[in-house]
Amino acid sequence: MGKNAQRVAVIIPAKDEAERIAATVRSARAIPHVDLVLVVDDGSEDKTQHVARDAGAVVVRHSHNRGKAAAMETGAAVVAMRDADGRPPRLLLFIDGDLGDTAVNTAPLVRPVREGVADVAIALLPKQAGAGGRGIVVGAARRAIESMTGWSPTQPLSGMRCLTREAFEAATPLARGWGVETGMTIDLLRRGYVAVEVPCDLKHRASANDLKGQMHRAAQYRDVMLAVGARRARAAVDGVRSAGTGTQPVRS
Ligand SMILES: O=c1ccn([C@@H]2O[C@H](COP(=O)(O)OP(=O)(O)O[C@H]3O[C@H](CO)[C@@H](O)[C@H](O)[C@H]3O)[C@@H](O)[C@H]2O)c(=O)[nH]1
Ligand SMILES: O=C(O)[C@H](O)COP(=O)(O)O
Repeated sequence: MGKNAQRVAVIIPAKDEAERIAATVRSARAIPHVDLVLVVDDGSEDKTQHVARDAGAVVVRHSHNRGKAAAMETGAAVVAMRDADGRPPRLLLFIDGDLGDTAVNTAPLVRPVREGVADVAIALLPKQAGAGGRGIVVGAARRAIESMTGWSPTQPLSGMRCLTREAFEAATPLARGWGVETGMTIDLLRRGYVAVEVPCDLKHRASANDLKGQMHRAAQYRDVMLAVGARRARAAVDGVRSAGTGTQPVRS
């Protein structure tokens, strides 16, 4: 790899992932151009941090649970501290901690971003065994993104995504919790960044149709709606401001 070749940091937000994090870390280390695998232990109550470290990850930890978006921001900040002077900042590849051996199959997300074809590449997952979703949260997120940006993503909640440092900074502060992907996609597209969806052969622990799964979906729905509401309000304020100054608002 040349001195200036662009490297990739894998960032894994992880809460209680002790069972799967070792396989996920090992698999992520095999992705071409990756020279840093960082696990952000988001206040786990199990041994996630120790297992991840033993598998070869750099590990940082929130002392209490702060949600996935906060773990992503922590991860990106730690990577920035490790980016070397005189080299381009690393691309950021966010993946979930429960991908296990399939984590390496996020590799196709790197190429379009590294080659400048897209600013963010988002994984399209195959149908997951045991998944119990009815498409309610997914549909709400998709419609909100489409109405605010014109783009209709197939899997708007997919958190496996590779992006440039510049795009990541443009998307901060991130929407909280489970609203992070929806908020990020809206913010990036409205600022002119380019997103692509790329099929990746991934397996994760899909939520079933039991009480736990439905509670999880309720939390996802709440966070997605909060993220969208905040962005609609901001767009409305921008519209009023630009009307006052005679400039054109971004259309939503
Ligand atoms: O408080 C938390 C909860 C979860 N996680 C981690 O976040 C990732 C995703 O969580 P998971 O429980 O696997 O959620 P899913 O419902 O399976 O997630 C889907 O939907 C989410 C959006 O709602 C996306 O963030 C995910 O990428 C996507 O796989 C995992 O690594 C978790 O360990 C945290 O870091 N902090
Ligand atoms: O299981 C899922 O795909 C997510 O939790 C979203 O739920 P949904 O399918 O009801 O939108």
